[in-house]
Amino acid sequence: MTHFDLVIIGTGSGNSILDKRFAGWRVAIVEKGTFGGVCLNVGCIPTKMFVHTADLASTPASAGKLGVDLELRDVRWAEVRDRIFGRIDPIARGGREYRRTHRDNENVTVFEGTARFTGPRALRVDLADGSTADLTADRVVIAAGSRAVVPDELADAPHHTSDTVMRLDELPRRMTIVGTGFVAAEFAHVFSSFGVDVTILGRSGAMLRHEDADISARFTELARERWDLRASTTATGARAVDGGIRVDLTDGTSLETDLLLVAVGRVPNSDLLDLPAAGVEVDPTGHVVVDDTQATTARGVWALGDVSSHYELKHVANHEARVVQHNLLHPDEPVTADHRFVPHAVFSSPQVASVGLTEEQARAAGVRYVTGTRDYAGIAYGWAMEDTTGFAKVLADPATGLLLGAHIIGPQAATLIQPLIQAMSFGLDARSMARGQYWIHPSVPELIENALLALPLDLPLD
Ligand SMILES: Cc1cc2nc3c(=O)[nH]c(=O)nc-3n(C[C@H](O)[C@H](O)[C@H](O)COP(=O)(O)OP(=O)(O)OC[C@H]3O[C@@H](n4cnc5c(N)ncnc54)[C@H](O)[C@@H]3O)c2cc1C
Ligand SMILES: NC(=O)c1ccc[n+]([C@@H]2O[C@H](COP(=O)([O-])OP(=O)(O)OC[C@H]3O[C@@H](n4cnc5c(N)ncnc54)[C@H](O)[C@@H]3O)[C@@H](O)[C@H]2O)c1
Repeated sequence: MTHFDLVIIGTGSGNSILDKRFAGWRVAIVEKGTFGGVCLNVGCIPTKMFVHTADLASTPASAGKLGVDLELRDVRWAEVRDRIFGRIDPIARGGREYRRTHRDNENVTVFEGTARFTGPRALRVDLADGSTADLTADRVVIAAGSRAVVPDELADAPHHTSDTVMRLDELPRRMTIVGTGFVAAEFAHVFSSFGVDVTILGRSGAMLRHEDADISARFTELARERWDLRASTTATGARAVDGGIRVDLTDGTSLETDLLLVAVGRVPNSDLLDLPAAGVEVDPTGHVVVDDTQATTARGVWALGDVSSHYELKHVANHEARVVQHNLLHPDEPVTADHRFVPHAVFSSPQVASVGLTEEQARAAGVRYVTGTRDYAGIAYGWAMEDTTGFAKVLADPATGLLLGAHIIGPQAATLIQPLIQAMSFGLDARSMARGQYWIHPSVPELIENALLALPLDLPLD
C-alpha cells in the first residue's frame, strides 16, 4: 500500500492539474489507455485536423457558382492520416515520458492500468503487466472521461467508432453512419468531402436535434442534399456479407455498405471505478455527482470533465480542471465552476455554433424573450460568399436587451459566436453591443451586428 497526497485518475484534462505548485506533493497519476485522453488522441484535435482538410477538399463543389471551376484530383488518405497522427502521437508519447521521467515530475508516479476504488480514497490499479498496485491518498481527482456507446444490436457487427475510424488503412467506397449528432455531422462532412458515399441513419427525424429547432431544421435540409439521410430509420443489426456489410433497418429493408460507423453518444467511465466503495454517488446517467466546487459526495474526492459533466466538451473539462486545481491548492478559499454560458460548435459543413437558451428552452422555461435573425445573404460579405443558407439567430430579454442565447449556422460559425459568448458572460446588452463599437465593413461579423439590431426590444432605438 503506497500513500499519496493526491491521486489523479485519467490523463486527459486531469493531467493539466499538475504544475510547479504541486512540487512538494506526492502525486500518482493513473491511465488505462493512451496518455492525453480523448481530445488529443481520438477527439477534438484529430477531428478538426481532418475537418480542415475536408473543407479544402470540398471547395471545388461550391466554387462553380462563383464562376471558378476547380477540380479535386486526389485525396491521399494515407498521407493525410499519417500527417495528422504523425503530429499527435508524438505529443501523447512526449506527455507520457515527461510525467514518467522528467525531473519536473520527480514527485509524480505514473501507474499504467485501470484504477478502481476499494474504499474511501483507497484504490487498486490493475496494471498493464498483470500485477496490481494498492494506493491510498488524502485527495483523489476522478478525471476518467467517457467512451463511445455501441448499442447491443450492433455490438457483434463489424463496426467502427470515432476511436478507430480516423486510422483506417484506406477510404471505403461507402460508409453508413448510425447517429445524427456531433460525431455523425462532423465525420459525414469529412468522409464525403474525401469522396466516400455517406448514408446516415437516425431515429429522431432530424440531425442535430438538440440545437435550436430552426438550426436543426436548416442543417437537416442541407444534409439531405449532400448525404443519403434517413433520419427516422435506424439499424436493427448488421453482419458481414460478400463484399461488404449488410445493415438491417427498422423499416424492414436493408442496405449494403463498406463501413459502419456507430456514433450514438457516449457514456461516462464511472462504471469502471467501483464508486460505491468510495461513497461517490452517480446520477441516473452514470455521471459522477459534483457540487459547484467540483467536489463529489465523498470527502477529499473531486471530479471533472466527461465523467461528471453532461456537456461532454473539452473547454468545459478544461475549466473544471482549473477549478479543481485551485480548490486542491486553496481548500479554504474554494472557487466555483461557471456553467452559465457554455458554448459548443459542430465543425461540419455548414458549421453550427450555439450558446445559451434555444427558443424552445426559453419558451419551456417561461422566460420573456424576443428573437432577431439575420441571413448571411443579407450582409455584404455574405454576398461575396454567395451564401444562401446560413443565418444567425439571437434571443434577448426585451426589457433589458440582455442576451439569452445565440445560434449560428454558416461559414465560420464557431468563430463568429465568440463575441456573443463574451457579451453574455460579461453582461453586455444587445443594444450596447451593436451600437457601442465599430464593426469592420464589410466583414462577416456584421451578421452579428445585424442580428442584434433585428431584436424587437422594448428599449427605444436612439
Ligand atoms: C470524435 C470526438 C470529437 C470531439 N470534438 C470536440 C470538439 O471539437 N470540441 C470539444 O469541446 N469537445 C470535443 N469532444 C469532446 C472532448 O473530447 C471531451 O469532452 C474531452 O476529451 C473530455 O476530457 P476528459 O478529461 O473529461 O476525459 P478524457 O480525455 O476521456 O480522459 C479520461 C482518461 O481517463 C482514462 N481512464 C478512464 N477510466 C480509467 C480508470 N478506471 N483508470 C485509469 N484511467 C482511466 C481514459 O483512458 C482517458 O485517457 C470530442 C469528442 C469526440 C469523441
Ligand atoms: N465539436 C464538438 O464539440 C464535438 C464533436 C464530436 C463529439 N463531441 C462530443 O461527443 C459527444 C458524443 O457525440 P455523438 O455524436 O456520439 O453523440 P450525440 O449525443 O451528439 O448524438 C448521438 C445521436 O445519436 C442518436 N441515436 C442514439 N441511439 C441511436 C440509434 N440506435 N440509432 C440511431 N440514432 C441513435 C441520438 O438520438 C443522438 O441524436 C457529444 O455529446 C459531444 O459533446 C463534441
